[in-house]
Amino acid sequence: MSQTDAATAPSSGPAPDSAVSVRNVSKNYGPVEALKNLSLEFPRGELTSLLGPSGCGKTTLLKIIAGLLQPSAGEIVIDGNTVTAPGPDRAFVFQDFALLPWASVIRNVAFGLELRGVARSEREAIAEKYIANVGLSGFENSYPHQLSGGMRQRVGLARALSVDAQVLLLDEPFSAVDEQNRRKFQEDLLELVRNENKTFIFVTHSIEEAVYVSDQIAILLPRPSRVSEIIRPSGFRNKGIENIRRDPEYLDIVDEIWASLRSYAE
Ligand SMILES: Nc1ncnc2c1ncn2[C@@H]1O[C@H](COP(=O)(O)OP(=O)(O)OP(=O)(O)O)[C@@H](O)[C@H]1O
Repeated sequence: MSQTDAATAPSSGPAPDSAVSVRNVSKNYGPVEALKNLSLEFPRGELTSLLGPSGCGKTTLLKIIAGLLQPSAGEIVIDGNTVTAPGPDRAFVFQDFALLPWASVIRNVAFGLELRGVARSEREAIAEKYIANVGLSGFENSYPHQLSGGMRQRVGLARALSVDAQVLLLDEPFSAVDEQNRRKFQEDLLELVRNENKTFIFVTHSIEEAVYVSDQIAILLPRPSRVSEIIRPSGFRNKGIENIRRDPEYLDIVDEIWASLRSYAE
């Protein structure tokens, strides 16, 4: 399997191209040890997926990076600063999109900017741009209940993009949409990673999805979780998105990850 030691946390200081460093992080919920001494580097401008058995602590790690949860031990370092709380450098796309049901699409997308005190005309111009980028032009004045699950998901993504955070945290953002939309989003996500130069941290249950969208995949062990391996799919990245799913390297990596994870399947 194509592993690289460079992607695991060094004992002193982050790798030069690392946007987020997870250093020796443990998290206990009372007697439950969710994460144990977990270290991981997230390269800047790349998409890293967290993949592992159900309940291994993927969402816990994402929330600790977001500053929504405190680690029991260890630290998260972003650009030299230890994370202590949520901050404007990170935006979270929740599993259920967390949209405001009473607000229009444009207000939902602009909401993060509204909270930051950005003037209405400016925030609506920014929101318009990202609404267009995620393919929702024409739906600015619709309300969440008027949209399909896939469209609501795009609103959540546009909101996260519009605050211009350097780190985007996505917790299974495609889990609530049908297979066709899911594939379209995966293609769109690859485009966004290429065009936005942000660091994406992506939780998924799908091996195929992780291999399709990721520059780096961190396989987590069952609870108490640590990183068992780092995989960097690379050979098929520039062969065109329509060719990835039948590329031999893609298929081999999917098989190899399944071989690693199958013993944990329920
Ligand atoms: N607030 C909490 N209190 C107690 N235990 C919790 C809490 N949140 C999570 N846990 C436990 O911590 C472990 C890790 O949970 P987490 O949701 O981070 O895993 P996950 O890998 O994201 O799970 P899944 O793949 O099923 O979404 C699980 O055993 C879970 O039951």
